[in-house]
Amino acid sequence: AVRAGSVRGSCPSREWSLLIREIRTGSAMDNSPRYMSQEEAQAVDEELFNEYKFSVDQLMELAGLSCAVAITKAYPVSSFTSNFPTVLVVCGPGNNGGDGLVCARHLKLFGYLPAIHYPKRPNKTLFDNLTTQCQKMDIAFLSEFPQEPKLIDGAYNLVVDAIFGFSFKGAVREPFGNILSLLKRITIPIASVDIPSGWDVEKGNAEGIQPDMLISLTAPKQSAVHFTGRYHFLGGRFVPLALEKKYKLNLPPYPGTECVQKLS
Ligand SMILES: NC(=O)C1=CN([C@@H]2O[C@H](COP(=O)(O)OP(=O)(O)OC[C@H]3O[C@@H](n4cnc5c(N)ncnc54)[C@H](OP(=O)(O)O)[C@@H]3O)[C@@H](O)[C@H]2O)[C@@H](O)CC1
Ligand SMILES: [K+]
Repeated sequence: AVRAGSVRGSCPSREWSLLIREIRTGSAMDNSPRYMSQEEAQAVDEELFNEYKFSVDQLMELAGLSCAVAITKAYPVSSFTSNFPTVLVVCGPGNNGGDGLVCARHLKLFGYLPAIHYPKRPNKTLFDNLTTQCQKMDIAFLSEFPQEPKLIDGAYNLVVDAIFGFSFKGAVREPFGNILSLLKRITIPIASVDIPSGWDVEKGNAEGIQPDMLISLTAPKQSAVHFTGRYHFLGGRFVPLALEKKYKLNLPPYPGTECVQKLS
């Protein structure tokens, strides 16, 4: 954000008050996106589907691809020390989990060796189809979650956290409590899809997992201010300009034809 004091000297008074208003409304002229509340994230979600008539499949495909591209930029296969570029993708019971299935499929096409743990599945055609697509590409599904952190560290180079997104609420229900407590004890990096799972969407969670990467989809949520990892990417390049303006998302322009951009 532009520090108020920094422009006083060079700014005629009218523009000065405009700038203050812009900073207050979060539509500051600088290039950092505004961080959304949980309510706004759900409202944008609704509007994309109900007003703009996007289908869940369409946005999930773009979101999952964004995640796979961001991961490939931050953790190229060549950066892995082990012989096999294995990645463990943990999928939750909602659309965040769906993003994880799409991400796993694209990572496979990008030359990684993903394995998926998908303990709770919605009884919906979309998720059955996403699962079949992965199975048909020889992506392994782990029926049990490894109960030893060092087993995860030894078998994988990266964990993709696609457990919960912006609809997470309240105390974590099993089997995700067990999974998140194990993820807190591994040493390999975690890349979180949209929200670090187990974090309050707005307040974060100092006791929760601390991912090395966060891919914020559509726009960052308020909990992202508590993210301290090395890579914060923005993905989900599908927001119509009118919607961006309505919610004052102030999204930085994506470079060229990129589907992601690094925020920090
Ligand atoms: N909108 C967009 O632009 C796009 C959105 N996209 C993606 O969708 C995500 C939002 O998806 P979402 O709404 O399905 O919710 P999500 O966060 O996956 O979790 C809901 C599930 O978790 C469960 N659950 C909740 N709390 C729990 C707890 N404490 N303990 C245990 N379980 C708990 C809850 O169960 P329930 O409470 O219903 O029993 C429900 O099954 C968003 O973050 C982004 O990744 C992209 O695909 C495309 C573009
Ligand atoms: K997540």
